[in-house]
Amino acid sequence: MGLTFLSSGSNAPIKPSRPKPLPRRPLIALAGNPNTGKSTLFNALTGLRQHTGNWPGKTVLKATGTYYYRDKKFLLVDLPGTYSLLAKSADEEVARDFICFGHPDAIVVVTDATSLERNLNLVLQVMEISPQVVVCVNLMDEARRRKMRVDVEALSRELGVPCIPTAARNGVGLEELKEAIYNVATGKITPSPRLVTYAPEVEQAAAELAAQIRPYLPRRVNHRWVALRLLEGDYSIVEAICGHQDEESEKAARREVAAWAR
Ligand SMILES: Nc1nc2c(ncn2[C@@H]2O[C@H](COP(=O)(O)OP(=O)(O)OP(=O)(O)O)[C@@H](O)[C@H]2O)c(=O)[nH]1
Ligand SMILES: [Mg+2]
Repeated sequence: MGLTFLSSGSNAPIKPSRPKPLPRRPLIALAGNPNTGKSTLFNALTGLRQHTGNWPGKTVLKATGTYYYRDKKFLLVDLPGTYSLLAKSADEEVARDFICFGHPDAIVVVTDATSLERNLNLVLQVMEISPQVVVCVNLMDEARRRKMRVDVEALSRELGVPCIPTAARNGVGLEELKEAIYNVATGKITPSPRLVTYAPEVEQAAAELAAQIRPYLPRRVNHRWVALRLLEGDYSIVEAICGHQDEESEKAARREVAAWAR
């Protein structure tokens, strides 16, 4: 299926907006392809104070930790490294469920600057679920070493979400990344992700299905994204929704992360 980009918002993709009150402990998810430096970034942000634990009902381990920025304590969840969120493996399912039902205040997608094209697949998938995205373009030192130039500002404009260059192993770019996370989590800036558009008949079917399933979905779950998964024949999403029918699962996730991070 041929894919084209469609701007979902105005000409100015990332808009300044009135800050909303931050939750007591903002919840931040770290997603990304395997080997992009997520754990390195996680350790750099949290100062190695990481914990691992079983997510409720899951067997896959996730790292959780905290960091302070502007006198605020942020909860950080390191999701399993995945190439997609299509729930074809346990890791993908864990990452998908957290992004879809955990309602993090910001999702940082950690990418490898030396193979952006492959990494952007996951970025586009995450942006289909939530606009609260910051792209961390990591391994910039390696890209530079290979004489590759990444125009991060252009990438930001094209994607409609903040993109921050980092070299996590050397601690480069972390302050800028924390500021971008803060801005997205507080609503100080509102990302306006460019969404993939599908063939007109798929778009129409997705719109019709989304309208039909809307009354049965939890309030904050993205209807279009669920409709697209159903059209694709991914019925694992139905099971996932049944397990997350109320906001209790989000509260439980926050409670659990907070307990680990104490
Ligand atoms: N040159 C360079 N290497 C980095 C950087 N960040 C991480 N690495 C290295 O990249 C490798 C993978 O880093 P990890 O932090 O384990 O990557 P990950 O995303 O957690 O990998 P998975 O857990 O497999 O998903 C390690 O050898 C890191 O030292 C960076 O900014 N620059
Ligand atoms: Mg790791």
